[in-house]
Amino acid sequence: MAVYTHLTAAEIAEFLDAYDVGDLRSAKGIAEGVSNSNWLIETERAHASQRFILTVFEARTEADDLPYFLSLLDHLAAKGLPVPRTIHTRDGALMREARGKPCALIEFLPGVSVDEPEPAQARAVGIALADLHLAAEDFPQSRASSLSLPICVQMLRDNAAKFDEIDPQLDTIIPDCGAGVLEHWPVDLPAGTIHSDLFPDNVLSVGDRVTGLIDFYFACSGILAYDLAVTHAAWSFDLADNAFRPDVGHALIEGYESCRPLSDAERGALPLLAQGACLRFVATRVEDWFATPVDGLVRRKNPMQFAHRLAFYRAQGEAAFTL
Ligand SMILES: Nc1ncnc2c1ncn2[C@@H]1O[C@H](COP(=O)(O)OP(=O)(O)O)[C@@H](O)[C@H]1O
Ligand SMILES: N[C@@H](CCOP(=O)(O)O)C(=O)O
Repeated sequence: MAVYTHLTAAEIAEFLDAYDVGDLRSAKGIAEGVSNSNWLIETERAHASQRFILTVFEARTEADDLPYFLSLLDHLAAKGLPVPRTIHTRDGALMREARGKPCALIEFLPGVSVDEPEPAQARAVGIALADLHLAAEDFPQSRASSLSLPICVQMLRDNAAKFDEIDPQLDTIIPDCGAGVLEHWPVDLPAGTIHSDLFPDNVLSVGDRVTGLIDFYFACSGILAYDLAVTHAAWSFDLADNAFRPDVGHALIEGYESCRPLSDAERGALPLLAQGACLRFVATRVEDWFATPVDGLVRRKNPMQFAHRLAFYRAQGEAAFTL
């Protein structure tokens, strides 16, 4: 998340007029994340203050997909998962426009995102991910991923000529832009509704307790073990030096399996699924590297962080998933 669309206080107040949330008291842009523009909103009603998140959906979030995302949030919230409910307007609408872009007002959840997760926190996230998969089993809608592996391989091919502008090692790590992973991609593993971006900055915690799962704007229909591989690749490496944390990775998987045991086929596919997950994040970070506007309140994310993680999974294979 970031702030690309700089709404004025008057525009935010006008936007909130359609909601029964009181009067605007403050609005602060949130720098974390890179996909959408987000604001921390505080309102006042009957001398009581409330906080919300106002999201302005930017280019990477398909406007036509918003009913899917927001309905999924409502489905999971109704099942008791710690996800933000969508605030509906007085007329019952899930979204409104501001500055010509689709926007939503969502529930503010307590908790902080951890930068250096410990095993106990990773285990709790594994449990939360399994709960999400199980709670979404009866979610009636489906959505194809807009960042499937074939799409990401093509994104990398489209930018391959500029890899050296990022890091000379990038071409060495992915000389085929991921074609080899795509060639062996599994097709018959259990599938369902997945988050597909459950990074530490998309999980809110109070101590070891997960208090918020957010940023469902890459959610789609997909391989359940792929979602676990995404989360493993995002959580199991130190922020400072990208060093692998086997204790954290093991706790994540153990937490997940305590609620939803993996089949032998799913467990055996994790090394390849993790490479595919890393390719997806290298692809979008490479594209963002060359596309991030200079006036956005945003911190570009380094593609090499996941290029090196991809090389790790390729070298380690199943050893990356055994303690
Ligand atoms: N519902 C929420 N409750 C509390 N904080 C939130 C909520 N949604 C987003 N945030 C804050 O905004 C940050 C980025 O939000 P995120 O949805 O990840 O943005 P993006 O879509 O750009 O990735 C989070 O790390 C968190 O600090
Ligand atoms: N989490 C991914 C994709 C960007 O996600 P966002 O939540 O920051 O929009 C990454 O880190 O590349």
